[in-house]
Amino acid sequence: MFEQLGLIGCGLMGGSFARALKRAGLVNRVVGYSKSPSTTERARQLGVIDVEAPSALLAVAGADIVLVAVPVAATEATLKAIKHLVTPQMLIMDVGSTKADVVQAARTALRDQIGSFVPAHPIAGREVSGVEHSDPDLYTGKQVILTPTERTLTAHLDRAEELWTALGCRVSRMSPEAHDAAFAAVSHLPHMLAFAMMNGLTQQERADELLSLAGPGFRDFTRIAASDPKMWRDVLLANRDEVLAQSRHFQAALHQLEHAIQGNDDQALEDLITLASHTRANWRMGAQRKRKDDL
Ligand SMILES: NC(=O)c1ccc[n+]([C@@H]2O[C@H](COP(=O)([O-])OP(=O)(O)OC[C@H]3O[C@@H](n4cnc5c(N)ncnc54)[C@H](O)[C@@H]3O)[C@@H](O)[C@H]2O)c1
Ligand SMILES: O=C(O)C(=O)C[C@]1(C(=O)O)C=C[C@H](O)C=C1
Repeated sequence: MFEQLGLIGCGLMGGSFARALKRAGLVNRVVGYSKSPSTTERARQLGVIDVEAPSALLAVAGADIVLVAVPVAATEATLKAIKHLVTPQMLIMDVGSTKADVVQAARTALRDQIGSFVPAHPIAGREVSGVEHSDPDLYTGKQVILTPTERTLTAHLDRAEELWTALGCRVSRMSPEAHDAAFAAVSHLPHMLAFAMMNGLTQQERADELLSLAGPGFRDFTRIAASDPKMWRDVLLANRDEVLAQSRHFQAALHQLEHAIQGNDDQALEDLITLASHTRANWRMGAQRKRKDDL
């Protein structure tokens, strides 16, 4: 399907994409670039990329598909760096966790070339980063959200959808703004809460003892607190308004629980827990939304 992938950012997400594409026989050659030469070298040693490029621009030379898999705040500089070799035939995608800022970065950096750019967000990932953790199965069975710009060419959008579908993903389309509002609720806030949970504990005198006693519930609740600090700094700042709005919803829900506990209101407390328990027990990751006619 593609001759050459230019991979910029040979980490968890980029490395997993390259491995998935190769395994599916969808690309012949992968040319990679990461900011740190030792990372690019490691990616080649691991067979994730075939050729090391000395710059983002040279990673793109001769590519018919490009994946930008860098922290979201580095998107604009990366796209500016490759602009001169972007051709109308080239499909360019990203995997950033926020979309309004990425789309704005693409408008600024790519200008007339923006038709080639299909903003993408795979709803897949892990709390560990780096090419060593890349996994060709990372995307299998997951959702991918495409947030095309007003000038994204339909042919590229369709090719992007075909490609992710061929990797076993379920693809849907949203506006960048609707995407950021939704993922503030179901991804960005949960990470923020996991960080706060860990810090609330760590900042207590008996933190070591408490941590030594913690079991599976604590492990499951806090897994994502181990995620990459720079990546999440960028995400929370890029989507600050929506994240702060979701934080206020959370605080209101926390206050409801505190209020019921403080007032020893067993019925109110049970009702609040029942609501959460019922919703969570019936939730399935990636399940199709019920249409109004199905209700
Ligand atoms: N980790 C997740 O769970 C997850 C899930 C979905 C989307 N994302 C998004 O994927 C992107 C990459 O995240 P990751 O988890 O693969 O991180 P990672 O740290 O594993 O990989 C990022 C790579 O980009 C390189 N890099 C950083 N700045 C660069 C620059 N200016 N130019 C070239 N290379 C640069 C780093 O050296 C590293 O190799 C982020 O935008 C993130 O928001 C992450
Ligand atoms: O599984 C994890 O560790 C993740 O955090 C994955 C996760 C998520 O919040 O669901 C993280 C960031 C995203 O952009 C997409 C997926």
